[in-house]
Amino acid sequence: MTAPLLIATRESRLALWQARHVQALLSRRFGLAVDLLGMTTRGDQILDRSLSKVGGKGLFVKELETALEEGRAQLAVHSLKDVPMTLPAGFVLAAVLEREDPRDAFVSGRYGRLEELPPGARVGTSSLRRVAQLAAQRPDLVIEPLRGNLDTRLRKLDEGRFDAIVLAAAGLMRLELESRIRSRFSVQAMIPCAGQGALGIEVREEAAGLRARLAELTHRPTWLAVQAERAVSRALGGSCSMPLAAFADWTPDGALQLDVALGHPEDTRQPLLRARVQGRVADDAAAVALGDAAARQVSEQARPGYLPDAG
Ligand SMILES: NCc1[nH]cc(CCC(=O)O)c1CC(=O)O
Repeated sequence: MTAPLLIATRESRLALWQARHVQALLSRRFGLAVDLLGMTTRGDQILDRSLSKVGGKGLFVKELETALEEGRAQLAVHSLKDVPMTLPAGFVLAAVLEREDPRDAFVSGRYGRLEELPPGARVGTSSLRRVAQLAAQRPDLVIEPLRGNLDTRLRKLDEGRFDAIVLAAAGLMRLELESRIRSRFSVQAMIPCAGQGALGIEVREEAAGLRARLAELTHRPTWLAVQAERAVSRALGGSCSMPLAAFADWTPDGALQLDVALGHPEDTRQPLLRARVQGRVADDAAAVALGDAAARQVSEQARPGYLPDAG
């Protein structure tokens, strides 16, 4: 009898849903016995400060990697957008599942969409990327930070602290909270962040057998799209302290189109810098080249202050 595989997972409802989703997939596809190893990460414990100020999204991933390193678990399942652009040595992204809805959702009690909000309305959101794009469309809004897991964020809305909040549609759908979505932003009006809506499975590089199996779960069109998106973040020195949006999708004739927007990290009155590139992409190298091309277009427009290094 072989010991069951273990998935290291955070214990938020969303993380557990995602881990169970992969657990069921591995059992269905390969007949594998898989258990979950629940863990609390430093990122989960920090609720009072903006994540970008205390070390970024990597906080959610690091403890899971330690569990893999110590052999307490073999897989880690992540919302791909929370996975740092470069994994530490010894770890690989072994699979990316087919992307679900990549859009951002508008959630509100009274209002159906952004355009319906009265002047000066209070909007809660957790990411600089959303702040930059909301402010570009509606400079009158009072946009305030909103953190915590999805249930916490909805509660803060329900308590009346905001007129509306903006969050990822995929997370709400996974937790059967889709009924809370009043409308979805188009991916042009609110460009998603790299990897939004996709799940990634991380393993140790040396786990060759497991990697081969997981590779079969990869959805190739999603994989290539997120490689392009992640290349943009990597090229621009991306971290979650940057208001950076990058979204790639396939056109009807089979090209990959990549849209990027970069806001000023401190001053939302500064213009959003945009790039759109398109190309035929058949492998990782071409996806990364597309991402690099978009990043170059953006950095050429960037006056001092937009990017980490002077530029
Ligand atoms: N940053 C937290 C996070 N990580 C993944 C999701 C949602 C699911 C996804 O985008 O894949 C969310 C919630 C949100 O941003 O509103």
